[in-house]
This record gives sequence, structure tokens and C-alpha cells, in this order.
Amino acid sequence: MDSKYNLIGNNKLNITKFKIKPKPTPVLFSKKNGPPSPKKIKLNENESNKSSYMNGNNKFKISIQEQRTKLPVYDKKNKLLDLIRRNNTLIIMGETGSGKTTQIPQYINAAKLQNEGRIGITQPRRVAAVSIAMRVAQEYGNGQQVGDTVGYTVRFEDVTSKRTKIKYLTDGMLLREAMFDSLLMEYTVIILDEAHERTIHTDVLFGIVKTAQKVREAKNFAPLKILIMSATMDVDHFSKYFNDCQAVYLEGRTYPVNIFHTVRPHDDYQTACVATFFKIHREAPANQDVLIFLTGQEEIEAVAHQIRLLGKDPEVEGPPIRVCTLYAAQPSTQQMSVFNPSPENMRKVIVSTNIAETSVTITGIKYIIDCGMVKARTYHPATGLELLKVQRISQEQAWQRTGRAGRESEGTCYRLYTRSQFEMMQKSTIPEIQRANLTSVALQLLALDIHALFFDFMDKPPEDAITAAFEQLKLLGAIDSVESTALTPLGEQMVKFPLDPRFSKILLSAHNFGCLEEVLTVVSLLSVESILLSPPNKKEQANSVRQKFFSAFGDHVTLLNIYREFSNVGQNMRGWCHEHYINMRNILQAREVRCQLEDICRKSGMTISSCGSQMDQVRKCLLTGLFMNVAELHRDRQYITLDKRQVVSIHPSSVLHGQQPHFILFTEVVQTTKCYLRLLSTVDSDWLYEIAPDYMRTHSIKCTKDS
Ligand SMILES: Nc1ncnc2c1ncn2[C@@H]1O[C@H](COP(=O)(O)OP(=O)(O)OP(=O)(O)O)[C@@H](O)[C@H]1O
Repeated sequence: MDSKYNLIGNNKLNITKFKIKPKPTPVLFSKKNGPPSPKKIKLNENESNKSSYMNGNNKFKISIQEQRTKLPVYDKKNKLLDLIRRNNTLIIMGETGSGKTTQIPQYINAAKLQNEGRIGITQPRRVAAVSIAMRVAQEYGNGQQVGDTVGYTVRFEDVTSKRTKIKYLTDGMLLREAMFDSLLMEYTVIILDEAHERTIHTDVLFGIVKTAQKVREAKNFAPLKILIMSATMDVDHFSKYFNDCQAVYLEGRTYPVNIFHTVRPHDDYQTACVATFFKIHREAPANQDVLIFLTGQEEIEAVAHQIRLLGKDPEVEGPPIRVCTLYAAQPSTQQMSVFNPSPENMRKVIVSTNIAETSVTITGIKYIIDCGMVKARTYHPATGLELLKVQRISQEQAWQRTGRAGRESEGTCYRLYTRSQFEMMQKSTIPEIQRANLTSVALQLLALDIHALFFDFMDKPPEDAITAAFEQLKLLGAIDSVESTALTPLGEQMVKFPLDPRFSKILLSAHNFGCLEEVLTVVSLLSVESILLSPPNKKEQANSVRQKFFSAFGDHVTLLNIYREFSNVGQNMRGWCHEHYINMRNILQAREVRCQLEDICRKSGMTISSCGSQMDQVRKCLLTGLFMNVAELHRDRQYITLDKRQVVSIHPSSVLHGQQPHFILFTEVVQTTKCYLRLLSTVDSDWLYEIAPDYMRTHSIKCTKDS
């Protein structure tokens, strides 16, 4: 490859020119340059026989069983099984794509190490759990379907049977299972995969499985084996937490990945992504697919749109392009469609969030474009604000993204940041538990009779975050006092909903206001990505056609109005969504969530009541969960939050933008140049005293008079 090359040879594409230069010589994804390996036991038998299959172009010539024997873990199978047999807890580290997730559970099952129990393997995301289960079922062959020997369980979907021995599940699902059986007796082996991600659920599971193992041993129950796996993790830290357990490093990777960094930083990484994609597109043969990492839905749709548009330009060289998008808010069928191979002579490009960052193998992916950024949620206990912010990824994340290539053949990763930017990145991602609102976790632990302050966390969350969580649970009525280790009956009801406790409280309060029908809709719409489309060049048009839904009460009632009309359109859903600039996928997703929440309500014995057009009831009901999210307009025309006295502004996307109601309830805060409040409703100050008297009193909050 050239040492320096111009990304955009074709200025007609009208994309800013920039240069991207490989490191002096293209860097092989070797151990020296790859993520550092731990100095623990190395298993490295018979490496020399790998070269014969290092040509990925042969992949279609070898059977799936042959493919399995070519994976780096294959040679180490016996030694690995021996270590698993001898250790109750074992850390397994091996390069991305080496076969940890798909092979190790099969080896354990074949050796019957799990005895009568099951092998449970957690994944941070549902896409990974589902796609890997499908792959492993396929590897079993013999007409085996997912749900036979291999199955999966993700939120609202359980594809397992009595015959299932290997079960892939999201970490959130295993945590929910633990709430009903804290000893996790269904399993005799639990594999916590992608442990480096340190999701809040995985961090809580670390403590839960550790305790379950100890208690089961003390009670002479079937022993529980714990395996912790990743390609990129701080082994010493993990080993120390798991009572100085043994760690093993599986040497060897499947195929090399060439890594390139840009010569200079690129703030406009969206344009840089498009430019890099078209450089690849011009040069690479068809059926060599591309995976692009961006931060969120809006950005992804914008880049996907631009690629589709430019792809139609007759002057653009290259095969036809199939553009796919992948982000959390999509319905799962659509997410899974990215795994479908493209027809011959096409190029697939997948534009994704970090949802595809770990675990997954997408057939055909040869190139990665990594923008180097991620959208992360950060909670500030002092201000009480939870912010979604775009920030730099960690080096671990960069390696994981790189590792999505080189799985079936040699690959290339274009990093849209300079080498020195990479070196300045944090080594590991800060565990979510240290930067998230802990109210949900505190509630879940209480359901297990554990007080979060005394929980055995690998890295303790800040104490003020735990205190804030307990204060919030008390204000919501889930506990009687902040020292409490028991839930109130209301708290026990709240645990049943897979929602933030504030939203569970709203649903559970609905019978007092006779508006469960309406708040089910509002909460469902708030649980998915925005249903409103606002294309930059058609903003006014979109607003004018949606004007009829606008409510002076704010965004929640506006959303409700939209959903009500949508529910009545019948057959012509697509046309109606198109006409009103409504994202059909997201509104359908909201409908699916609504069905599931309604089901939980019915099972809890709640009556589905409706308040018709009495929107005061809906807004009051929202206040029962979100009373901590209220801002007041001050004389200088600035909004200040009642709780932590933060200066905030109404987001331009709100229907209340440009108006100045005295009190507003907000759903979330977004920080860009200022702190903006999104998804708002007007409320009366009297309601606050009526609905949250304790909160108003304990926080000495005094409202000025409504104007
Ligand atoms: N759906 C699939 N289609 C084709 N090949 C696959 C698929 N899933 C896995 N593979 C093959 O199996 C290999 C091992 O995948 P596996 O997920 O077990 O690796 P891993 O070590 O767990 O990787 P990571 O650390 O990235 O999760 C891949 O590199 C790829 O060659």
C-alpha cells in the first residue's frame, strides 16, 4: 500500500479532502502492536501448522467443522479443559476471533464438565447473544436448531428448551434470573464473556456469581464454575478480585489486521468516514464488506444516507452498495438482518454504534472504519444530572473494533484518529458502575436482600452515587429509609418492570389518576429512540405537518397525540408515517414495548384505565416518578432545576421551545454547548406539594408563584 495516499481522488463527490497515512510501514496486528498480553500461563501448542490456512479467500472451500479446527483455541483444547477442570474460577484471555465465545462452551459440553447443569455465557448485548447462539447451533449441525442443545435468552425472548445445554444470554437477563434464584442453580458453569466491557450488569454479576459459588460450596450443592473471558482486560485486577484465581492466555490469532491512523486529527469524523468508505469502495473487489463505527442513531442515519446518495452517482466507481444500519433502538429483526450475506458482486457497508464492537462476527467484513468516538451515559451525583455525551473511546475499545476484522481472512482497520491521539486514549473504559445512576442497581440488589453499600464490587462506585440512589429509592417509595435492606410492597412491584425505577413508579401510580392506558404509551415512547424525524432540509415542513399534534402541555402529550392517531391508521401505516415524518421503525418498536409492559401490568393485577382527554392526569402521573426533574423559570428568564439549582435551557426540539412556562418537568438532559432539557411537560407548582410533599419538605424547596 502507498505510504501516503489521497483519500478522495474524486472531488465531484464534494467531500472535504483529507489525507490518511498508514504508519511508516503498515502495522500488522501482532502481539507487539496489539493489546498487551498478560504474563500468565501461555498455551501455545503446535502454532506452526497455522500458515496453511492464512488465506481467507479459501474460506468457502472449507467446511464449518474444518473452520473450527483452524481456530487458535483448537490446539489448546485439552490443556484448556484440564485447567477448567482443576480450577473453580479461571480467567481466559485470547485474541479477538480466536474462538473463545463459540468454541469453549462446546468443548466443555463435549467433555461433560457441566454435569447435569447448564453452561451460561453472558454477552453485554442481545445482538451478540442471538447471533452467536445461531452460529454455534449451526456448528453443531445434524439439523440442530437454536433452542435445542444451544439456545439464547434476551429481554422478552427465550429460545431454550429442556434439551438446552449451552445458553447464551445478556448480562441483564442473568441478573434478572439471579433475582429469582440468587444461587443460579440452573447453571454449573457460568462464563462472563467480554468482561472488559464492565457494564453495570456484569459488574453486579461478578459479585453475585462469586457469592453463589461460595454459598453452594458451603451448602454442599452442585459446584459452580466461573470463567471470565475477554481479549482485552486487566488480568491482575480481575484475578485479585476473584481470590487470586488462575489466568490463562491463549496465544495466536486467526488473521492479521493492518491498522492505519490518520495523519492529522479529524473533528468532522462523519465526513472522514464517508471519504474513507469511498476510498475503499473504489479500490476493493466486491463482496469485501465494510463496518463503520459511529456514535448514535442520528449520525448513523446521516452517514448511511450520504453513502446511499453518493453510491448512486454514476461517476462513482465500484460495485452496487447495500447500506445497513445497526443501533440499539432498532427492532431485533432489523438488527439481525445485517448478518445476511450480500448477493454476489455487491458491497455491504454496516454503519453501527458500539453495539457491534465486541463478540460479533459478521461474515464478509474485511474493512473497519473507526471514528474513535462513543456515546456514553454519565451521571453526576452532585448535580443529579445524567448526561449522554460523545467522548473518545478507550484503547481497549479501539482494539475490540479492530478485532471485528481478521476473523475470516486478513483485514484492514482505518482509525480516524492519529497515532498520538490513540496513545493518549485511556487504556480501559471507566466501568459503567462508576459513572452511572445507581438507582436501578440498588433496587435490584435490594430484591436480593443486599444493600449496595455492602456489596462486594470489583471497583466500588462513588459513595455519593450510592447515597443518591438510596435517597431516590426512598423518595420513590421503594424503601422506607435509606438504611433499609428491605423493599416496600411498592418497591417489590417496581422490580417486576424492566425499567428505570422512576418509570416503573409512574406506571404503578397510574391507577390513582385513572390513566394507565396513556402512561403506558408515554413510557413506551420514552423507552425507544425518537419517533420524530426532522431531516435538516425539511425541518419546517415536518413541524408544520405535525402541528396538529402539538400540545401546549408539552412533548409527552404531543407524543401521546401522535401515537393515538397512529393506532387508528390501520393498513396505510407506512404512508401515514412518511407523510408525518414519523420514524416507523421506532414507533413500531414502541408498540412492541407497550404490549410487553401492558402484559406485566395485567399480570400484576392492574386495571388498564383511561383518562380520555384529561391530560392533567397524565402530567400529574408523570410527576410521581419525575418530581426530581423539575425546573423553574426565574426573573432573568433562565430556568433553574429545583433539585440541584442547575442553570438549564429548553432544547430546541421541544414543542415548548420559545415559550416560557413557569414550571417544567423534564425527562432528560443533554449537554452540548449548554445543558438542555428534552421531552418536557408543563406542571403546576401545587402538584409538586400534592404529589411529592416529602421531597419538597426535605429539600426545603420553595416555589415562587405560578405566573
Ligand atoms: N457467524 C459467523 N460466521 C462465520 N464465521 C464465524 C461466525 N461466528 C464465528 N465465526 C468464526 O469463528 C471465529 C471465532 O469466533 P468467536 O466469537 O468464538 O471468537 P472470540 O475469541 O470469542 O472473539 P471476540 O473476543 O472478538 O469475542 C471467528 O473468528 C470466525 O472465524
